[in-house]
Amino acid sequence: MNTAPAARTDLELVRLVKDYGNSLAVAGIDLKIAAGSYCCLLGPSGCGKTSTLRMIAGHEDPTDGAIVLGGREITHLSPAERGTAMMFQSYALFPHLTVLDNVAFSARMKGTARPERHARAMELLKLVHMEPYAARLPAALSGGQQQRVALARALMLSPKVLLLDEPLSALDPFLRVKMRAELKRWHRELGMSFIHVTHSQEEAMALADLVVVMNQGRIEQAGSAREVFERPRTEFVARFIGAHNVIDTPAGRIAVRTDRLRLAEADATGPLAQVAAVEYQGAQVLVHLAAPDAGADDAPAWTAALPDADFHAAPIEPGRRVALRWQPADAHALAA
Ligand SMILES: Nc1ncnc2c1ncn2[C@@H]1O[C@H](COP(=O)(O)OP(=O)(O)OP(=O)(O)O)[C@@H](O)[C@H]1O
Repeated sequence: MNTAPAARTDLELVRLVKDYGNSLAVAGIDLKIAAGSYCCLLGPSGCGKTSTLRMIAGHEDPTDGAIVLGGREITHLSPAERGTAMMFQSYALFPHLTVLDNVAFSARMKGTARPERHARAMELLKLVHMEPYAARLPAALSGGQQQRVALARALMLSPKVLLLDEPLSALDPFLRVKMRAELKRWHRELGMSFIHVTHSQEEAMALADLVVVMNQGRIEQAGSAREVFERPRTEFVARFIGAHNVIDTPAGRIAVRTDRLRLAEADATGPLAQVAAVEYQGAQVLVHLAAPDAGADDAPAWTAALPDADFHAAPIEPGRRVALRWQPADAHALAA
């Protein structure tokens, strides 16, 4: 019986910094990603998520800090030596090589004999349901099929961590949702960690066990999708995740989910607002609210997403003054 402890392949970033000289892309981040996690690095353009991924992949040299995979420091190892593999966008397939040769490419570079590398490449094509297309050129495949080949090619390196840089951004919305389900299935079947960079909060919520929200080279919050959505730590997270109101109260700044905000007759208690617009959305009605002192051109400050039945029982017209209400448990204090 094999009693050796299972090799842990947790990935750890320790005070990781990337300074390009004119911009501090990653400002010293600490992060631990447990083996087998699906982690999404989420944030707006320029927040440092791609630089972080590229440092993990070994395509960018960190200015400072360390990267540790399964207890082994890999900070300065070459991409092929570190136990990670990057799944590039589908358009990075070699156009002149067949699907099979694309997948087998890294093994060919390593000097693996042809029958062996083709057998392994076929196995991986089977995994991604692309075996029947082995002899085709990439140009004769759909976007989703190319994406599957790109995945098989990355897996040829038997990585412990698979890195994905905006893998769904080139796909149309329908295919994007379909591929999202496939990514989730592959992750389950392969059991390795996936680290996926995205600027879409919807994508991160749908996929990740660990959502890491980045802003200006720092981590604003790292936690499960539910934790991040239900208890945003900062104003930045509340606004970036969306579906939250940021409200100033005498006790400080708080976040309240749009579906937890309720409207009452304007009176002396609670913040006041003016209904700016009403948007019917079927199951719910969005009531956009302006601060009472807002100018005509200011964007609405808050939104209440009311269940349709509640709204229709007591419809509210634009221009009406209302008071904002919420349950104490629905108010989340935001860190400054
Ligand atoms: N090679 C480089 N040289 C100089 N500055 C860079 C380089 N790569 C990125 N930067 C800068 O570092 C910052 C972070 O960039 P990075 O690509 O990591 O962000 P990102 O969150 O992935 O953005 P995006 O979603 O737009 O790719 C940006 O200000 C960017 O301009």
